[in-house]
Amino acid sequence: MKERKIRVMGNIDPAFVQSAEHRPKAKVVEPNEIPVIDLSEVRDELSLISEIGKACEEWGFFQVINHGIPFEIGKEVEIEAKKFFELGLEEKRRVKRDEFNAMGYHDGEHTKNVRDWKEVYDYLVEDNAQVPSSHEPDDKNLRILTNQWPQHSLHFREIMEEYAREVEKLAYKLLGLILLSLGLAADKFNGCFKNQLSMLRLNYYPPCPFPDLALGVGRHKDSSALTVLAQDDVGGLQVKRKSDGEWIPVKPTPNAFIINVGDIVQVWSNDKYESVEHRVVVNTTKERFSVPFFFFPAHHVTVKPAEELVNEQNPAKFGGYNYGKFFANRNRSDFKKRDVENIQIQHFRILD
Ligand SMILES: O=C(O)CCC(=O)C(=O)O
Ligand SMILES: [Fe+2]
Repeated sequence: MKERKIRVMGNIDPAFVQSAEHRPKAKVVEPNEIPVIDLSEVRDELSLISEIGKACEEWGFFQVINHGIPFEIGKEVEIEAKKFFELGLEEKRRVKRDEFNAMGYHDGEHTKNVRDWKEVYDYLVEDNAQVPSSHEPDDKNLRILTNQWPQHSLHFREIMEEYAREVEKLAYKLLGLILLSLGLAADKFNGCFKNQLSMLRLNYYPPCPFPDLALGVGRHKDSSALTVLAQDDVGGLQVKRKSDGEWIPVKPTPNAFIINVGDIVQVWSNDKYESVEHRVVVNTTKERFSVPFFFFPAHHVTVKPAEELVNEQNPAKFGGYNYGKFFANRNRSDFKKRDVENIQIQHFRILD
């Protein structure tokens, strides 16, 4: 009743409203089908690699358990994230992101030009990373991205940096296993992550009076090599099932991480593993927290299919692209609605 009244009053900011085809449906109660993979040290490596390969091919998403990251660290990150988002807007805006420094707090992000129902705080794994000054192909200038730490608590920075180191280790391990499953050397692309642009994002989704009109994050694919996501027990993440395009919820699993193939692994694998669309639905009563780690290479890296996977029968499906320019191009749409679609790896696809 209350919700209806608000809607009649029409006070949802139209910037949040998804077009009818992208609004979440009320139903969706599906069993949890996303594979859960046990990373225990004692496992037989060949069976682990084949399980990971299968999950990447069929879903582009899987969860991992027994991953070696202590539960307490994740819990502390959640507590500190909560404290941060509870601060007053004025305090949070002291570490505000803008078009020049993409690190820090932001409450107006757009995905596919519709505003997301969320607040975020972003920080780099390696502080002071170089990125191109602009997306313009001929502009060779670089600039530096710098972390902005809030001043309300010293522990915030300590725990976020500790967590970043732990998740980075897990990301290297998972990338190695994914590459082995493609028949490539586990460390083939490790050099791409020297001076990496990897970042962590604290996502806060407040309760939303219009969960049928808005999304926490609109449908998108991650531009990372892979993403390692921690979520709390509320739920809301949905994955587009490859077999039929249905939106499938990822059920929160205690002390698990959700892993998804990003655009870069799609290109490296020459389309064998696809970067799958996902989105976040919100609800009227519960706030939700999640923390993705986006495993991004250095700005100078050219992303192109692995030469071992390309031959006459299976020609390269993508031309190479410069990761830094891609990053700069994507950041342009974070702050305002643009008239054109964001840059996608599809723009580098070689058409046959
Ligand atoms: O909050 C989530 O579960 C996922 C967020 C996400 O997909 C993203 O930030 O790229
Ligand atoms: Fe995502």
